[in-house]
Amino acid sequence: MGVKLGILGLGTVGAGTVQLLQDATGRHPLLEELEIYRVGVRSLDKPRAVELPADIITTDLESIVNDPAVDIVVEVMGGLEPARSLILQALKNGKHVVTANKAAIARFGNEIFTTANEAGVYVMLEAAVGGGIPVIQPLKQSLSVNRIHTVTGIVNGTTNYILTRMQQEGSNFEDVLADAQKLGYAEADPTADVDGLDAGDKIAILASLAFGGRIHLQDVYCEGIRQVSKTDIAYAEKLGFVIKLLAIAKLHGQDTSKLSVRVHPTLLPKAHPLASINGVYNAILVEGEPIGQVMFFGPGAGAGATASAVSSDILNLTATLKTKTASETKPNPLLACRHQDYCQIAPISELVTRFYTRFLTKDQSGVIGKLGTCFGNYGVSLESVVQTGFQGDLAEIVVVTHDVKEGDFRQALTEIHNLEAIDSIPSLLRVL
Ligand SMILES: NC(=O)C1=CN([C@@H]2O[C@H](COP(=O)(O)OP(=O)(O)OC[C@H]3O[C@@H](n4cnc5c(N)ncnc54)[C@H](OP(=O)(O)O)[C@@H]3O)[C@@H](O)[C@H]2O)C=CC1
Ligand SMILES: N[C@@H](CC=O)C(=O)O
Ligand code: NA
Repeated sequence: MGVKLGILGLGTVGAGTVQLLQDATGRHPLLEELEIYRVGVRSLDKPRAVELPADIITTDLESIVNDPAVDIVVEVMGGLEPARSLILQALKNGKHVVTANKAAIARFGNEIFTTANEAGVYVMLEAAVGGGIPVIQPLKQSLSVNRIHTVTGIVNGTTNYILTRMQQEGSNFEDVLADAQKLGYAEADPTADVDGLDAGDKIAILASLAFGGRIHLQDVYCEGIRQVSKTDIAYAEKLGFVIKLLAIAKLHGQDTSKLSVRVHPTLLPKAHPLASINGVYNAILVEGEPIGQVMFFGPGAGAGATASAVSSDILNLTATLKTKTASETKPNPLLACRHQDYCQIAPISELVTRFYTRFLTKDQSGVIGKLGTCFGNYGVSLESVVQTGFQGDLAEIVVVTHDVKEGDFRQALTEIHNLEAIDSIPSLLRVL
């Protein structure tokens, strides 16, 4: 008997998935077992990228998750509600769920996975992080015997696409964002991409898998790319760096009971493995013991790539359904969520990192000395100080520090702000 799919959403990812499932030749033979049984949308009048019988498309999404014939619900509609309620209802009805919705999982993962465990069904989310890149399954299965200490990723395709074009073509932020939206990379509301929140959702999910605990999303520090200017990209280039929006989850120094989980634009040395990841591509570098370093690379957004991840989850569940025996009641621990407790996250003020800062100062003698004194008062040691140019009649000074505790660095900056010679501090970026 075929496995019946109820698909919620027929936009970029939904249509991409239908297209892939309708074109099964040369792919895994289990795809032949699948039936696109019902599809839920918001509007019946929209032109669609795929052809489906009109009678399987509905705007009544609840009827899909409550339909006893549906085996797997594929949630590719996005947003928080009604996605959350529909996922929970599907699980309570004993249906497995595949979702690409990192926003819902990062916020409601606790109740979603608890409900799934109680119902003895699975929630699969390969598409939710890194688009088409297999990274969820590898963390849950292939790498699960490792003690992981750091996960560093470029996990938002839209912002990587924008930063790459700003860097390579000197393009303007707004124009490139419009292109990312046309290409189907950006979220319905692109502020989630641009302000680092989408990457925040994704690193919360990766941290949970890598470090074996749930994550309170409000503990994840998020900064987006709005403040990254062409000037900073050019300075970074001269200093031997590229600027990337990094999502980082790592053990907090020697204190293995705490994590640091954060998203921010970062100056990355050009030789770093993530520095050459450009355009819509994503990459996730996982470091642990005994594996050392392993990096996952591929397209992080877009219809086909994301459909590949969604369909692989559907296939995994299909195999589970096909091989399940009547006496089998225990969940597969490599597919189910096993986390109960929350990880402790250190505040950003405790982070130890290097900083890049650009100052605009009055063109007076002794300004660099005053900066050095203020930094010295808070134990901030400087790796380089460069005064290359002027903006109008203001001198531009760029400073890169050695490792310093963020709280101490911020205190020094407050003192510097009050110096008569300082006009403004247009940029402050962390350096890996
Ligand atoms: N785009 C990408 O590259 C990636 C997206 N994702 C995630 O996949 C999910 C879907 O994204 P994407 O395909 O880009 O989104 P789209 O906006 O392109 O598609 C959303 C689809 O869901 C339907 N929908 C949304 N809300 C409702 C509702 N309240 N009732 C009925 N139908 C609804 C829409 O219907 P209608 O068409 O009628 O408006 C549309 O078909 C999101 O969670 C996103 O974060 C994950 C990885 C990559
Ligand atoms: N908007 C997201 C889509 C994939 O998750 C991105 O740009 O990465
Ligand atoms: Na993925």
